[in-house]
Amino acid sequence: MFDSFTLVAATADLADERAARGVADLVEFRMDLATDPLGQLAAYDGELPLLVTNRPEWEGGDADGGTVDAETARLEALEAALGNDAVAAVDLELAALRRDERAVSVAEQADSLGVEVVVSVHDFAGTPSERAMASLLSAAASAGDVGKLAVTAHDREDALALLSATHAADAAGERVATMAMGEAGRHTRAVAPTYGSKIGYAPVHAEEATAPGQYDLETLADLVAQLRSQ
Ligand SMILES: O=C1C[C@@](O)(C(=O)O)C[C@@H](O)[C@@H]1O
Repeated sequence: MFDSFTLVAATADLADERAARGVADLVEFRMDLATDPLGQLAAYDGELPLLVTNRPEWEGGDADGGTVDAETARLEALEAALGNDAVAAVDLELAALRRDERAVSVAEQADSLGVEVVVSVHDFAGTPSERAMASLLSAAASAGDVGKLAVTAHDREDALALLSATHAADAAGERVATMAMGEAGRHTRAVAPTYGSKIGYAPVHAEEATAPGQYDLETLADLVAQLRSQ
């Protein structure tokens, strides 16, 4: 997984798997946005493998990670999810891995279970310099199986810088996934795979986007396929 482009249907409702089947390669289960996430996981009998994400508020998600206890509970929920056979990948924030031994332990457990680790970085305010993105991508890629960087583009220069950083990381042999959030970055979701990005995220239904600027699943599948076959 993630050696070639992987199309991910992002959702807080595992019932969406049926609609994603045949289009997506993987379902991202946003546990932080879900009702009864561990219950949904236990009842899951879909065909697509799962990527589990429990994004904290401090990185743009909904899970409480504001106190030591809350952050422990957030990581414990991810750890519990790893025991489910359908779980093929787990998302951990680079910032959590850098400062929290418990996050490192979740990554180690994932590794021992053959579960891939996506290490992610988000910038909801803007797009860092290309140099800063290069260093974030390489830190994230070396901390797990794929390094993911989602930035916010305000103009074309931001989008171009992200694509350029993606190309450079891919050319250096790093496994990365990139996307620019927001209207100015929207096209990067379709184009970044051509420059080496290994994951694209899309909601099954456009109105249930998990990040600004996402295309719906069918549209992203179509755009990526068209561009990559050129
Ligand atoms: O981190 C990411 C990327 C993302 O934020 C996006 O911009 O598509 C969507 C999230 O669901 C996922 O966890």
